[in-house]
Amino acid sequence: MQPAIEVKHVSKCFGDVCALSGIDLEIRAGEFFALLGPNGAGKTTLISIIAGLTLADSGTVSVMGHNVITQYRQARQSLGVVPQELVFDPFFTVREILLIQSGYYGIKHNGDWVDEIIERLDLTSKANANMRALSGGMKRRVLVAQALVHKPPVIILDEPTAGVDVELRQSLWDFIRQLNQNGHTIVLTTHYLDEAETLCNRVAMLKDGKIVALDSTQNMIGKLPAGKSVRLRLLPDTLPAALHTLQLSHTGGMVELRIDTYAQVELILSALRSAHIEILEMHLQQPDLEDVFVNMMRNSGN
Ligand SMILES: Nc1ncnc2c1ncn2[C@@H]1O[C@H](COP(=O)(O)OP(=O)(O)OP(=O)(O)O)[C@@H](O)[C@H]1O
Repeated sequence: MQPAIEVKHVSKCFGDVCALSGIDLEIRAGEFFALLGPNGAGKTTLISIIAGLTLADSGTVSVMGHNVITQYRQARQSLGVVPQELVFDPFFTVREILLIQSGYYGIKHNGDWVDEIIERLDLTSKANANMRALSGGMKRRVLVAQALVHKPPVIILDEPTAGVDVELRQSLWDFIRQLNQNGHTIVLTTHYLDEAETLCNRVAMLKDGKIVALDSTQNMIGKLPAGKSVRLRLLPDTLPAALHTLQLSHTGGMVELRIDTYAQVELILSALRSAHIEILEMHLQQPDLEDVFVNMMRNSGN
């Protein structure tokens, strides 16, 4: 199947700063894909090149098979980008902005779809409000709406939930998830790694303009050397001999035991019961995408 986005050997430098160095990336149609990396890793530069707004020094990019330079119009029709920066013309209302945006894509009579997006993004009460009267979170919803006016098959969201309250974040993700289920390819950059872990089926991690990890979310977490563990505060603060081989650490009154399967927790509880040791506190620890991220950023030298 034709990839939604194909990035081949893309490099981009700004003077001495190389924002991207030889990026190769294929995002499949229908994926919910996360592009992660610390500040300055090159995520926004890559998005800007995919959107045809920044020229790469070398390499090629296509969206739904359309080269973003030589077939700019088709590529642009296939893509909706929710940018990180909140930039608007303050003199228009929400609805006007969305109709004007439709006009940029040559779409007339887009009122029904615009009203549907407005409703789905909980903007109905603000549809006729001036952009300058909107809060930051509301403006971000309008940015999402703007990216959707032409029903693009591929949607890129650059930190869409920065500065957004919990309720909107949930409703925004419900909407985006539904778009993905309806066949839209979604690419997301975020610093909220729990969001990426919950939503995305594949992840690329960028560091200093290079891809340092690319895999399914589950594989990435599964490959981590540190596995599951259970942390316990015990009374008395001592461990039965049978559990010594599992001990990873014992500091500040907390003992940490390595477990390979959750069934082992039952054995640990039973050993503690037999030794008349009371459990005051218990936490199950399992690696997550944040552990992968920290591990990759620490260990992938350039
Ligand atoms: N127009 C520009 N002129 C000069 N340097 C730039 C320009 N755009 C980006 N850079 C530099 O390129 C590097 C990558 O920046 P980019 O904005 O792509 O990172 P990012 O991963 O999106 O970061 P963040 O998470 O902070 O948004 C940084 O060192 C940045 O300073």
